Amino acid sequence: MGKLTVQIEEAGYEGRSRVISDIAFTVGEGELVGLIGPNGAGKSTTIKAVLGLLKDVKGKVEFPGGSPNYAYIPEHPVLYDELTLWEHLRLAASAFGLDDATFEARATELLERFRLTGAKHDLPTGFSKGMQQKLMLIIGFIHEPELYIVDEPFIGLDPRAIKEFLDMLDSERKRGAGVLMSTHVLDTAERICSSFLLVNEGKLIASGEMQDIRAKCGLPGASLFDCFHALT
Ligand SMILES: Nc1ncnc2c1ncn2[C@@H]1O[C@H](COP(=O)(O)OP(=O)(O)OP(=O)(O)O)[C@@H](O)[C@H]1O
Repeated sequence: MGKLTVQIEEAGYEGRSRVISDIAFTVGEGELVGLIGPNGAGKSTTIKAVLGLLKDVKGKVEFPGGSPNYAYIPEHPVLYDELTLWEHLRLAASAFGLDDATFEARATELLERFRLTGAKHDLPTGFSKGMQQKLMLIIGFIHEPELYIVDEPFIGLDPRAIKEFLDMLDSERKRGAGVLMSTHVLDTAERICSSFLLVNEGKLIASGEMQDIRAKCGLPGASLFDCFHALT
């Protein structure tokens, strides 16, 4: 499927163009790369730069296979007031060019998996935070992209939904999809990520596998949580 290659020299917002700088990494087939760092470190800004949502990014972003076939699962649910849950899924499927039979089969299976079948014809604007987040996950998973970009997925999800999400990520990685995921849930990140990007004050302060992060902070055998505190 190929690899996401990111080399950001500098990116930011109007009037503050250098919120992040010198952030370079790749996300290869089947990899789960954890984007870790304190509040305000620049994780969401990095994700926005990768997605092309920021003006004046200096650097380059190359998507797997040369074309942006990805799913972005945002931190805050993005919903249409007048569309039902099923209509949200149908809209997403048509934007991704899924045929009807594939859409119906995948949507039905994902609704079952995330226990939203009973809410299929309801308006998601009236859902709980966790239900809205599950809808974002389903939209992300429906078209089986080459790459997932996930911004803090765990907040609001119940333990059963977290397990379903992690199982889905696992099978998507086995299919060959890469994942870039920002999160503050460090014990889960340590358990599931193949490598890490530790960002602080807009810069990459450590990266690599757990052993590389431990070497960087000079704490052999330390947890990601301990390394985070030692480095930030
Ligand atoms: N739209 C914006 N305009 C101007 N500055 C912004 C904007 N969004 C974020 N920033 C600033 O960019 C910096 C990095 O913010 P960012 O949202 O990338 O952090 P984060 O690592 O995702 O934090 P958190 O863990 O709290 O979500 C912060 O100083 C923030 O104030």
